[in-house]
Amino acid sequence: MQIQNVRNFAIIAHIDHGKSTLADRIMEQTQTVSDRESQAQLLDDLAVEQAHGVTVKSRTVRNYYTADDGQEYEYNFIDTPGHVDFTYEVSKSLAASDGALLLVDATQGVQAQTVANLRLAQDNHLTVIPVINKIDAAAADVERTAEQIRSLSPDFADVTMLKISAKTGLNVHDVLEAIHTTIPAPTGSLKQPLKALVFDSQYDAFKGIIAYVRLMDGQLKPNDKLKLMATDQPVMANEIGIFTPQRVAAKQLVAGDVGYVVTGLKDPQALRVGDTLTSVANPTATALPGYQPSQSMVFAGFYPQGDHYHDLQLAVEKLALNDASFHYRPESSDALGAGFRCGFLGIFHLQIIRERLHDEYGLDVLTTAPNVTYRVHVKNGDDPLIVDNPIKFPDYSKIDYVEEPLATATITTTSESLSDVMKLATQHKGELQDMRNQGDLVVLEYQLPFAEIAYDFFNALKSVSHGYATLTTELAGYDIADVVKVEVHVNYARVDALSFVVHREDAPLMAQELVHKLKFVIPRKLNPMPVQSVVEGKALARVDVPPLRKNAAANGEKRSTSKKQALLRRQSMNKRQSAHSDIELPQEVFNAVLDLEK
Ligand SMILES: Nc1nc2c(ncn2[C@@H]2O[C@H](COP(=O)(O)OP(=O)(O)OP(=O)(O)O)[C@@H](O)[C@H]2O)c(=O)[nH]1
Repeated sequence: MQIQNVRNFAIIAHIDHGKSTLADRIMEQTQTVSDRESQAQLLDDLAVEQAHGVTVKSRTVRNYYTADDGQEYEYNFIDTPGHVDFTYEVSKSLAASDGALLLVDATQGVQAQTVANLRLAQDNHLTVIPVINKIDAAAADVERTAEQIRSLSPDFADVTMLKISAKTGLNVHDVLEAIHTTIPAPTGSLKQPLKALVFDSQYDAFKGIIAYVRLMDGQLKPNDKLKLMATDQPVMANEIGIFTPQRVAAKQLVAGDVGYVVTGLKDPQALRVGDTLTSVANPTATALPGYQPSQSMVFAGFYPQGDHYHDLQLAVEKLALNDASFHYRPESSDALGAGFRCGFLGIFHLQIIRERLHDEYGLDVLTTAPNVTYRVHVKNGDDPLIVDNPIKFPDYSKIDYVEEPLATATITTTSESLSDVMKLATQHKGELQDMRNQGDLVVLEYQLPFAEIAYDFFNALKSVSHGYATLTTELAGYDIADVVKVEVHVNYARVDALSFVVHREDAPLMAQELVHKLKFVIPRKLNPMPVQSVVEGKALARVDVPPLRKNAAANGEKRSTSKKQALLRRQSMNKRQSAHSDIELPQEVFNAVLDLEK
């Protein structure tokens, strides 16, 4: 295939606007897949994706399209996730593309993620083709959606809007035509030394690490001797190929192509997404710019259940290879032993990683309550301590002041839900910065502590707005906050893994609520166990977990006083002896912290 007949593009959109459906239709109309295969959505094949009905990973597919001009084109497209927690995944895909289809659902119009993804595409200098989808739906307002799209960018002022139904296939042909007439062919030269961007990767149980590459210059053949430029890691191209969407081996990849390289590397740490692959014999002079590493916003501890530390280690290493925005490092807790402190882009991301560990590696992990990163300034200290684990939060007597991360949250909502949405934001300590109309929608900009949105804000927002409000967040620096650590003591011993950090004003209520929840989920012992929430050395709340057996001394059974006293003595002996936390902590205990109303 001549390079001028190749097109590399991504499909970007707000969540649920129909990307995966359009991707399936394109594959169908280019006969990339057989009819039988196209019955099910082909691309969202991870179990988590099917369970939640959303795309989590980007997918790459090569299609051949015979255009109306009689020529055959090679279309490499990348289907990308829509949820705000996966923006990093989107930006990686865009760096491997030359153009993008910006899909907008005509029943919803332009939404927050539409705008954010368009900005990413423009930052990557891509040619963007706007496409209005779902025109078959009764609630579609095609003209209003077209107006909204035009007002997004001067580039769209006079474009002919493509109006399609990805579901029925109506006008999808126009999209296929627009791709080769509008999106430029890749630039790059076959004669230059090999320069390939590693934009994704995957761990295969048999083949080891598979790098997903976009060739910028040069060519690649099986058994070529290669190297990764950032680490000087040698790589043997054991097999190369393309995505159809399954991997299919090929004899060569050339400048402009998107494909894969089976690297033979077995150590999941050996390859970093964003690196440049070049040839050993004739290396390129400069590496590609690569990606900014993603910044984790939410942290939580993952601990193996039972004796599976090593399995968990292998699983997180492999997952991190497949998801460059997931970070981890070893940590240990008195209560839970050895585990990992993991960093995520948001709570939904955390949930997805947990489910992938379960689905793809058969591992159920204990997850501690998530938290954000605090900057703790200790008395007489120079630099602030960066604390992403409540266990490491210094003793209150040593703290001078603490800073917490703030978020700018842009919420787009309907005017009907406006007052409920504003109430919710205020409850979460949001300060309104800006409010404007966008068509019939209202766009609100709030500044609020990141911790307030890290937990359940997104779900609460969906619920008060009946599903209509959307949210994008951006880190807006750090500011001083009056926060305290809440510790949990079970049977007079601190259980470190249950500690969490909150605003002082929320601590008393949360402390109360927590102990009452814990009463029912902490596994019972033979003697009653006090559970206390302790803040700055003072117990704010206490309940007793009832004993497994009846407390004979207290329940009015007919016994002699001396027998009762003997029993009480024994029980208090037990209590003192077991004043350490040898209790097992099931996931429900951590859920009690997780579910606290904030
Ligand atoms: N009526 C109608 N429904 C559509 C059309 N295209 C997609 N849908 C439906 O919209 C829903 C979302 O479609 P998806 O293709 O999964 O959306 P997506 O953008 O890939 O979603 P994420 O991957 O989660 O971001 C599905 O229920 C589709 O059946 C269309 O043209 N018309």
